[in-house]
Amino acid sequence: MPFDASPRTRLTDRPSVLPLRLDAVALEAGRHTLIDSLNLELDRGPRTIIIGPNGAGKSLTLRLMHGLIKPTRGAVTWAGAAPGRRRRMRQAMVFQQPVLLRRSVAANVRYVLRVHGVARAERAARVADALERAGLAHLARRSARVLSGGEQQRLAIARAHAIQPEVLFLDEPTSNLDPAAALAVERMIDEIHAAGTKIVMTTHDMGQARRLADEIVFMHRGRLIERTPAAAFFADPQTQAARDFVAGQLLV
Ligand SMILES: Nc1ncnc2c1ncn2[C@@H]1O[C@H](COP(=O)(O)OP(=O)(O)OP(=O)(O)O)[C@@H](O)[C@H]1O
Repeated sequence: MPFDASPRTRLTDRPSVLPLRLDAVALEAGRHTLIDSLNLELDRGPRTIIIGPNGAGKSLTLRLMHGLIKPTRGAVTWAGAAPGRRRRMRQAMVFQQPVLLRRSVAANVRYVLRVHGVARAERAARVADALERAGLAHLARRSARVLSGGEQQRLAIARAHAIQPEVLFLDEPTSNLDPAAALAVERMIDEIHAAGTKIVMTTHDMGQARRLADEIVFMHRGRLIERTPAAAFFADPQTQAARDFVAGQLLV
């Protein structure tokens, strides 16, 4: 049920972050180049899935996009502007290990709504809606810390969705989950995308990448090797590294 929020609490009134651009972005640590000359522009629409072998730089790329870390060279811009607090409020990020407050399930969602300026009178309905979507309504009063891994991740995603982000980053959100729990998370991601949120996600699960991706960004050794519509990527990758990766032969 869409909320008919008052102008004061319209979460979507903040400045846009799209298109999100990385221009010649590099990240160095000592003599090591972790991310190398990355150019990428993301706009609303397609679900972008970033794949590549361990250590390719997928997580770092998400963190650079979200403004959690700064590049040592190049620039990250959100709708033409440097990353800043107000624009960051239009984004949410979900990690492999859900980061939850030591409070009840409902209080976890209520907290982010408060931080995002949603009026107290609206919060209860929004919390109920978020938990309903996540299939967690019956656990609303339980401590978030005692939930199963799948329930915790659904809560983390429901909490992210509750703030109606323009962009949702997900860093291997199902890697600790069994197949049924992973599918429940995928359904939520689909719903969030259908509601208009841009999805940018990393995964190691090729089945999941095939199910969810509209486009694939393939990374290897800190570089963007190719960016291709998903169907074309899996049918006929453009580069040898991507072909080897899809065939399961490229491990590092
Ligand atoms: N703070 C840091 N200092 C030095 N090296 C780092 C730091 N953070 C990450 N790295 C290195 O940067 C490389 C890329 O890391 P990143 O976590 O982005 O890889 P990834 O593609 O997400 O890998 P995985 O699939 O294993 O999660 C790795 O070799 C990692 O060891």
